[in-house]
Amino acid sequence: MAASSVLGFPRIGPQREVKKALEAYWSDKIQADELLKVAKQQRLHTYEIIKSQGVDVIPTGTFTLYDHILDFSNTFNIIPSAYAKSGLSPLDTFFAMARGHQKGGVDLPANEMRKWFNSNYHYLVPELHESLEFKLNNTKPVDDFVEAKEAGYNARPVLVGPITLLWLGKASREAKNPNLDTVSLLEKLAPVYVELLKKLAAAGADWVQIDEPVLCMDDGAKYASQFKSTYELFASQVPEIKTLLTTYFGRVDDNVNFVKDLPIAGFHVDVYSAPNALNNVVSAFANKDTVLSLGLVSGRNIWKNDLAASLKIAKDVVAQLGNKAERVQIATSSSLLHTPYTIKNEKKLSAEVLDWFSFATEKCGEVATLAAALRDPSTAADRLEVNERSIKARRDFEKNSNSAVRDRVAAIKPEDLNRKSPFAVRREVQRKRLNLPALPTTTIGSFPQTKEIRSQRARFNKGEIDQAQYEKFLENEIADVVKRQEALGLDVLVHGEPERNDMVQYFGELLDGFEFTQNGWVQSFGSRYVRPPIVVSDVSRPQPMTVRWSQYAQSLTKKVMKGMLTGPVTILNWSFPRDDISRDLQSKQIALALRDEVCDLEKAGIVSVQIDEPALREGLPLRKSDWDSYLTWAVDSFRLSAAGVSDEMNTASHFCYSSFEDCIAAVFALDADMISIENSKSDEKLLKVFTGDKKDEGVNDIGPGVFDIHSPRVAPEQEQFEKIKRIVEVVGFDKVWINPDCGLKTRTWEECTAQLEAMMAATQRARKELA
Ligand code: MET
Ligand SMILES: [Zn+2]
Repeated sequence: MAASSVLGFPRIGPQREVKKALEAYWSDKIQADELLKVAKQQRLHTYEIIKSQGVDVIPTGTFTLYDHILDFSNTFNIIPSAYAKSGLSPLDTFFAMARGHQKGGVDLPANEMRKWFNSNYHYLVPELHESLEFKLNNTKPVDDFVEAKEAGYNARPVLVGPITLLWLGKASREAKNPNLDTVSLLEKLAPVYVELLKKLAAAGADWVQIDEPVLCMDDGAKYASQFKSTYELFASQVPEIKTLLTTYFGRVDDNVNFVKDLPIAGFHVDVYSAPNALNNVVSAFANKDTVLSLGLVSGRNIWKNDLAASLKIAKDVVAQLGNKAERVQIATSSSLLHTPYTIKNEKKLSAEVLDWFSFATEKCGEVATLAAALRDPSTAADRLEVNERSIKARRDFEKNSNSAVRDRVAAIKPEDLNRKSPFAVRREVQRKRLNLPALPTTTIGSFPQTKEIRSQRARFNKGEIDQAQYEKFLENEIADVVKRQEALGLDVLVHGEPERNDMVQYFGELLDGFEFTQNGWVQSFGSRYVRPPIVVSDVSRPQPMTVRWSQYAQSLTKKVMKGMLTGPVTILNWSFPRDDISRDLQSKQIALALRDEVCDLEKAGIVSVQIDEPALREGLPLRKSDWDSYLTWAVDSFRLSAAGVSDEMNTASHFCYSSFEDCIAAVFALDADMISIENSKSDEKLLKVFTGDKKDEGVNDIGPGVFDIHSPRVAPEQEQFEKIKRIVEVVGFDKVWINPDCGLKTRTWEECTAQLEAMMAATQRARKELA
């Protein structure tokens, strides 16, 4: 009997209950017990939803108050000693690692965040060192399982696998070897997993889902022997529990050759991401009795599953396994954490459009339907028929393409991707025109999105104030932001982005070809959720989008006002893309729309523009062999958007959250006049790129971030000065700009003013001492 399962579910609540509770707790409006009560309600609600959709296997332990990787770090005692010794409660220690803590005499920065594989989710990087004592610091995975059991759900607990957990980590400051191979700590960690598995077994778990997505990376191959020893240890020490080993976001390829011999009871593959890789896995397991869990329903996109097509794949697999349907499970491709909660909360989309989509709740229904159809086709016939009609309606809609847009993309010439002169020439003209001091200071675009801004936007959206009133309000905000920046003494100013709810959604709303949800929130990190727009048809720009605001802001100051756009790759990567045409084509369509905007900004007298591409790196496929084709279209798209202007226009781009060491060549290849990159928490990893043989290679001007914007903590002048000093040593005085890691929208004015004052003071000193 084929069972259905879900690998994980959104943990934000259908109406963002968890965000509200977290933020209330952090601002001392509610106590810990109230926060934990909300968390419990949401966990139980999730199980109820999954079950009511007819899913057989329910996951526990995927709920988190911030990040599931941090949960496991916390459970296994991967806690840097400064946090462990802080005297804070366990809950506040957890939050201190997540977001820093600067209260009651405790001053701790947040741990580093990185992108979760090729998604827009951020995890907190485990901080590891040689003498770390792994032990069970808590039993959260067991507690969650028991809680579900007591509520009547016999669940399958989910653990992040030990190899992936260590692989995601980095050598902490406490490490003797800064290049510590973190997976080398496995021998010490694996026994603690055994202890945890024993507790889960004792609590009644018969299966456990262990996520090892590292198996979809090229690196996975390095760990064949570690996989063998670890999973043999689990099987021998805790034989009463069956392991479903899960992979997602890519293909296991040759790693299947050792995975197939592991003592596991089940193996999950992401069929949605890598449909062509499935056969290889099925053949490898054909003569075993391992259960194959087929990730047919996307955990990453929102399009309705083509159930007939999925069913065909599942049936083929069953046939290849000698008709043993019990050896197949139908599952989501990954956790559903990357999709919104339910389409039921969407009241504004037309019935036609809504019928194209499935969100997390509906996806549960899809896996259940597929499993039912596999067991007994007659029980699912109606549901399959309804699905077939929806799929057909969408395909019919897709046929209406915008031929003008398609023709323009087809007519792109190689020279459209190039600025008129090389950087050295541009730099001369720009430095004269922009008239900047050494170590020019700037910010990344956004300033605090205050309560007032959010409330005025909400009032405008509800029709309580009209367009003119709202625009007047925004103008006042911009004027205020300009004044504050002048007071701080910044060199290149920004307008502060008060008109933007979100850097992608804002542009999506102004472009043709996108649809929007009211409640389609997806967790980005912690309590920060985004509502990705959905690309549904060809993209074009009906009229200028930002010119009005940039022009107004420039009119208020003699300093340079930087225009602010989100780049094509980021708009696409932070949207739900269409699944009927390539991402390359979608990205070029967006790039052309942005190119027109950049040209319009220049015509309006703007002399500097920043085109943000923070999502460039996260779009990288998991396998290096696929990188080239992605980077080619991604870099070309950016260049297409930026290259329509004269040499005099200073173009900047911005990157954050990610390690860029391995694809810095692509960042340079964008040929932006200046790039700002998050740097303050990455332990000089970025700077290492510029030492040695790469020192003078490729980079135009660069602004490595000097303070962390995710934390309310004020990095003191001395600390920022040290950062600048290191940057200057490595990159050279002339190339460096000074800026924060990213935009300041999540900070309060008080916080970011203090942070920027320290940055300016550090810069003044650096100009004198480092020239
Ligand atoms: C995630 S990158 C953000 C860049 C944007 N311009 C901002 O300052 O908010
Ligand atoms: Zn950023």
